[in-house]
Amino acid sequence: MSTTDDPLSWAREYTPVLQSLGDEYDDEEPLAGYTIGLATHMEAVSGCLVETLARAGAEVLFTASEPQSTHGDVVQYLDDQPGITAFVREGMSDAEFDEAQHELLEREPDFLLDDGCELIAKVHDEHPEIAKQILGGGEQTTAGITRAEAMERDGVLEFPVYSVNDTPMKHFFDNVHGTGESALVNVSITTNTVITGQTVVVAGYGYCGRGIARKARGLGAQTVVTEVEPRKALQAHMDGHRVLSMPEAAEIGDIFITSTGTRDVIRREHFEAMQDGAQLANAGHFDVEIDLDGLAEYAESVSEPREGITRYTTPDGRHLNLLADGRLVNLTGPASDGHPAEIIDTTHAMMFVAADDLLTRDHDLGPGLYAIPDRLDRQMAERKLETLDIDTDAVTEKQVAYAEDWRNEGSAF
Ligand SMILES: NC(=O)c1ccc[n+]([C@@H]2O[C@H](COP(=O)([O-])OP(=O)(O)OC[C@H]3O[C@@H](n4cnc5c(N)ncnc54)[C@H](O)[C@@H]3O)[C@@H](O)[C@H]2O)c1
Repeated sequence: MSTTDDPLSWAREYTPVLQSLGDEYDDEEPLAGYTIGLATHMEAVSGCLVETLARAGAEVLFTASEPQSTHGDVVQYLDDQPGITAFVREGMSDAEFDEAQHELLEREPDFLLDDGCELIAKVHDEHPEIAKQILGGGEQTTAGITRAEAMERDGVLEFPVYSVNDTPMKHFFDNVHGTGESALVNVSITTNTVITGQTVVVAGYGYCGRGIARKARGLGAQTVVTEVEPRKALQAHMDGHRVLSMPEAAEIGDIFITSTGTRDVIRREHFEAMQDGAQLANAGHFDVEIDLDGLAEYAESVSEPREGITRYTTPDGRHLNLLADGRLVNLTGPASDGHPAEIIDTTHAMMFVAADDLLTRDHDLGPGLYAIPDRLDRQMAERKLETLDIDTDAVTEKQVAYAEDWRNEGSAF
């Protein structure tokens, strides 16, 4: 058996939408002359986005959006390609991660593609003169949109930002199916224990939580959902999950997975109620959803029984097992590769579309957070269906007339 020197080769096969964009754009190179700064989880599929942007003519500067999710072989490979520069390496400390993002920004990119609003927030906060020169940005995750919305409310945004996360082509697939599958797979691999038969508590029933809960049930788990939003709680109930408050869920859960986008969802009073052996994992963007300081203060001792698991022994001798340091379990666990490639293919295709549309079409958009035009999202869906060889029906003329006939003149009744 031989492995390849090209760490993107497998991912390319499973990213047909990105490959089709590269094939279409590499003659004309419409992004030539633009420098794009990108922060994301640096693994092979993200590498395909970097490569596609470069094929379209852009100079690409890339860094990480999470210090622990970087794959060194991918970084090295990309950094060796013309027009691509890495500002990241595997195993960086939090301080080095921060420094690398500043170094990238100091190269004065024209456009920022972001994950968690890392670069966009930093350039406004600490490099305001550079922010004024930037032409636009795109943000791919829920947590980053929350931050960008706060910046817009404060009136500090200096350029237009496309909300990639809010496109159906992103959150219908990436958040639901990508996070759903990869979070559970990584909990299982990290612990080498079963999901089936366990009580899985999912905190947050948004796009990610809904995917996680649904797939956990598919694997045979008893699913419990906690929420703060009454309609989401009702939706979880109607979808067949048991809805409990976290104090109630804490007493019965075997596996806890947070995906709320907020902080301290699981905290001291919950740790106090948990069963011996409980597993705690986070799938939300930042490592704040489980109160890690509270857990460390509460615990009597800490050990590492297995790679990727920190065991906190409580004063009454229970073991609470924290996975992947409370960071994104699907991206920073010991065997983690993030979302399946076919899923990130469409997320990254929408990132590419954000850069291409804002940089090359005449928009005249002022600073602010904007939706990507629906027709571009639809085009990407059509492109994806083509790669899957799936046909859809066409709307007939009669159906168009029927939809427009508000007087019902042509109807049968
Ligand atoms: N792991 C990944 O690869 C991945 C992928 C996509 C998004 N994310 C991240 O996952 C998080 C959730 O994303 P989403 O798209 O599902 O967001 P969402 O806004 O659709 O859902 C979040 C849900 O959490 C609920 N919530 C908020 N506070 C809560 C609390 N204290 N207790 C229980 N529920 C609470 C909200 O009511 C909402 O329904 C974000 O941080 C996002 O950036 C991670």
